[in-house]
Amino acid sequence: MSRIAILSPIDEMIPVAKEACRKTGENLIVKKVNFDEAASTARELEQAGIEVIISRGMAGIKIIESGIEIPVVQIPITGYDLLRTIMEARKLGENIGIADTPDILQGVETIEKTLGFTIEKYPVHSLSEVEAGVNSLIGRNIDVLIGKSVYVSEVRGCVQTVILSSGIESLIQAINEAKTLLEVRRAEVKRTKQLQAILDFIADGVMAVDGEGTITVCNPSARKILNLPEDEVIGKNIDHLLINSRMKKVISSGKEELNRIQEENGVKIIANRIPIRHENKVFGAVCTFQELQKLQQQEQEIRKKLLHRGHITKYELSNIVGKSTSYQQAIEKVKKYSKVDSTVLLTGETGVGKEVFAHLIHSLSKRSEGPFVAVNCAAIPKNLLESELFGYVEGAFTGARKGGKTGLFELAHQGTIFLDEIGELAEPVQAQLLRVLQEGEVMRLGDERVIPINIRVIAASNRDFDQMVEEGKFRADLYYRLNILDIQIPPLRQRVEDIPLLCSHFIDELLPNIQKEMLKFDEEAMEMMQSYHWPGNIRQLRNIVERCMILSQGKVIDKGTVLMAGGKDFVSQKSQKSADIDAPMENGRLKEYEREYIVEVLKKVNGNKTEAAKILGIGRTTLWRKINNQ
Ligand SMILES: Nc1ncnc2c1ncn2[C@@H]1O[C@H](COP(=O)(O)OP(=O)(O)OP(=O)(O)O)[C@@H](O)[C@H]1O
Repeated sequence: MSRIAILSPIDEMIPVAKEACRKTGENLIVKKVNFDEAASTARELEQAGIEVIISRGMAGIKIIESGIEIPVVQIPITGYDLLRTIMEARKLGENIGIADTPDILQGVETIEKTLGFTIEKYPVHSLSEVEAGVNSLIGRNIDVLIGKSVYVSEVRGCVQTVILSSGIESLIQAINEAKTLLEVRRAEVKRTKQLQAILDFIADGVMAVDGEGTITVCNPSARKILNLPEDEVIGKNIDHLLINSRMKKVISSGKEELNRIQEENGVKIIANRIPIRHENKVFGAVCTFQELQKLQQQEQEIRKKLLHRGHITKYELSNIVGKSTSYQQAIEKVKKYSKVDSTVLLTGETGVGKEVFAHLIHSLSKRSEGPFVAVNCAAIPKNLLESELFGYVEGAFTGARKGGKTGLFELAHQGTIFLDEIGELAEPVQAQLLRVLQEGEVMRLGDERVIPINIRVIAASNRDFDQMVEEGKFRADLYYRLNILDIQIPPLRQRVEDIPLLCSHFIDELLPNIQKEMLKFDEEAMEMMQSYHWPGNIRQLRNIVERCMILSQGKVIDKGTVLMAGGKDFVSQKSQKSADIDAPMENGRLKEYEREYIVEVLKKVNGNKTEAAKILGIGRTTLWRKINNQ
């Protein structure tokens, strides 16, 4: 069905319109309408799916004024139409008068000059002036009145009349214009639908206002994020709806506002606002925004996926070995402290399991689903630590990565950050850490924005804080802020009863990699293990157990294997302990153990003496001497 309709108030125009359709090859709806029903007929056609209406003169004006939404094309009166009508009138009488709109009268003036006679003219601006115009012309003794059908109907009978109407060319012109409009309209509808689909689909809230702040666009996400009622947004002034919209500010300043964090209707959002310009004039503004909490959750998910390896807990209560009272007391503290969110300070010698405790606190806490970020403050170069912890924005310093970098504090959002070797922090970083703990927000290097974060801090150190504070090397206020809850992990030498348990735990753990049958320490060997002072604590114990497992000949790990595995530290400890008793024999046996150990190590490194000396912790000359029994 055709989407264009021609509505004519003049009977005579119907056949002309039909002929124009035939000539253009269009099968349009052609209808005769009275002036009074022009608007209602047009509306009915609009509802029936007509997309463009072609009409004439006052009927066309009435349709446009009725508020119809589809476009209306007015059939023009061309110069040719005027000439044809004047010639027709001239056949009826000498004195011709015309009452019409000023643009038509201008056309008449041009024709008068060509024809060589004058025509009485009366300009009409609206329907109400028609009667006065016609009367004025009659008063000037005209023989023939030219006018549009509505004017002419006023005087039929008084003077002769000729209706000024459009010819076929004008109709063809109108049909072509209507066809172009139809195409433009369809392209526009398509674009609008596309835009609508985008606005309906995107998760970001989008709102736009005109120059006065009246809301013209508000997508479903915007309504959802800000809890706005569905029907009461469009057409409202934004300031009546939102207290902090800042849209008028953007319109008046003409300046964009990007990444602004604010609260609106009780919801924290991050918003971008830009002015809408046309021909250097600002005529509105558009704002896109996201809910901060959601954004952070999404970031969290991505971070988890990207950084899975480093940011999850590895330990649970079930893999923790230690039955001694002092150790169990520490574990009890872990269980209690994991129930709250306060900062914990873990102290203890190297290798006692401070990181293990931090993992445990996290995995037992309500943050266990969030990330666990472990940072060894001593392992990161001092000049990089600040940017690693707090992140930076693009261009913050020479060499800053494009796009900036997320700091470790941000990465730990909703989870726990474990700051190992906290005693190594430089003073400026200490000050910043204090701010994070007090305010719950970080600021990337080179940035002015603060980023709210929700983290739990667990710090650890094997240094004496009281002394560091006293010497001014560690801020007292930071120390007190960190040390809200404290756990001291006892060194291994103070809980020797845990050593057998730990040994069999590590044997079970390491056996699959070593490909040997079940192994265990014999009594003498275990005694030796328990009498050692373990400066490297559990970490060192695990290493020695592994070495013993590799070096042992049969299913049992004996004293000799322990000595071999322990290397010179064990040997010197043993020799010191046994210096008084049975010295010559013990020294001879020790030398033997030492040689066996050296041979074993050499085998492992395929005879490479430099490598063996490195593993044994002695120089190449000493190694040569020992091999040659000197
Ligand atoms: N109770 C335990 N049961 C089993 N293994 C443990 C236990 N405690 C610690 N370990 C193991 O001991 C090693 C050292 O632990 P961890 O790294 O936690 O010590 P640390 O005190 O943080 O050391 P450092 O001070 O050098 O950073 C790790 O391999 C860990 O798996």
